[in-house]
Amino acid sequence: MRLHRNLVFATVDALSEIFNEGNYADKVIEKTLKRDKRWGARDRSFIAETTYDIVRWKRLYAEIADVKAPFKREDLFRMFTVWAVLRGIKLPDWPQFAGTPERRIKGRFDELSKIRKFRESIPDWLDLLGEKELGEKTWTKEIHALNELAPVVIRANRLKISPEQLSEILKKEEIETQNLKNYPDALVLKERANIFKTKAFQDGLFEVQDASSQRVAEFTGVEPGMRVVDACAGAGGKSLHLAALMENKGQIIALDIYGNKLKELKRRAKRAGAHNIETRSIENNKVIKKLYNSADRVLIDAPCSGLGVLSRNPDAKWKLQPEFLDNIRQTQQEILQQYSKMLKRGGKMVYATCSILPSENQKQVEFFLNSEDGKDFRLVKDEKILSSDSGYDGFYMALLEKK
Ligand SMILES: C[S@@+](CC[C@H](N)C(=O)[O-])C[C@H]1O[C@@H](n2cnc3c(N)ncnc32)[C@H](O)[C@@H]1O
Repeated sequence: MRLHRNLVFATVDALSEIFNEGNYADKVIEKTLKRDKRWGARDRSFIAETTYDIVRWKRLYAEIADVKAPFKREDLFRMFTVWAVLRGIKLPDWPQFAGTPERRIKGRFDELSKIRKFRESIPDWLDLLGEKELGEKTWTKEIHALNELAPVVIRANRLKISPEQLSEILKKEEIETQNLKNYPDALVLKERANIFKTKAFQDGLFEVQDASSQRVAEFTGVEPGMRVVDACAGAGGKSLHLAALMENKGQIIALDIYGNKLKELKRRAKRAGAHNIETRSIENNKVIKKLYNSADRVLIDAPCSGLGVLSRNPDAKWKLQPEFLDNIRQTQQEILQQYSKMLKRGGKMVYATCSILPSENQKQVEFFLNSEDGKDFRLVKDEKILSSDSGYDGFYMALLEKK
């Protein structure tokens, strides 16, 4: 691989914004890629993948490069140099790379790789927490898996097409996919590509959705004609899947505290041809109260630490704080207590997170079942999906029935 000056500089600029200004990696990359219209697909993927890589390995690379936050421009170049040397990329004779101690970089890498928090590049508190919650063996495996690059998985929109037909259509757009056993609507891309540009995407034939995430809507056991509340619907990844499983029949009420996310949901629903979704912004508790005892199914895709999706969002390792986790656990329990009231007798509720921590998952369900509001519920089944077992995102889902 040959390094191109403008691409490397763009990457370093992006890193500065992410690390020093605290901006979100995905937003910064999106903005950076708009900087030069002449960049082709390869150039763009170099910037995106290299930036994500260095975000993922920030702690390890900073330690090897012997630099500390806030990072000066030369510090970021040193981190970039570590990235390049560890990948065996030949360094050009630019002043930024003069005197690079290649052997020392490799030696430090070998040394630090013996210590998990450096090898997996994670903050101390997170390493301690992961081990405390999952045990040494599972955490070591899991954090390793969560540092792998996530495959691109899409969900065929059965309102418009089957996965087999979709695969054929994408092939014509030079995108090769393959089926995933046990995930009936999923296709995985054989090679990374910008699939948002395809006509198939613009026509609403699929959504990008990880394989584990595709299990959540199915877990609710929805059927056409039901009344379903998607209580933390966000931009609607699961609502759209629910609509497809319900064959557009019945009613989905998509709630969220953020109206702008629901706006995006509406746009996506239109593209997908999902006609049975109504959005309601939770401005006050009346919105929830109005729905008490009315739903056949309630999906709580709860706000969480996002620790199960680190491979897709490595930035979260640095943004997440212990206090946020304490608050989010409290919110999760409040949501369970409050939103469970929207279910009818005999109705079912799914509590799901994209976290791998028992304290956000099974412990929350246990606490709920032992509370006053939970005494009318029974746990039908639950599923803990670890990334190290499944090869996809870490997730948790519990199915509860209102007696
Ligand atoms: C995991 S995300 C949902 C993702 C979405 N279901 C999807 O599949 O695309 C959690 C969502 O919960 C929302 N949220 C946070 N607090 C909430 C609350 N008290 N009530 C309802 N939604 C809430 C967030 O805005 C966020 O969109």
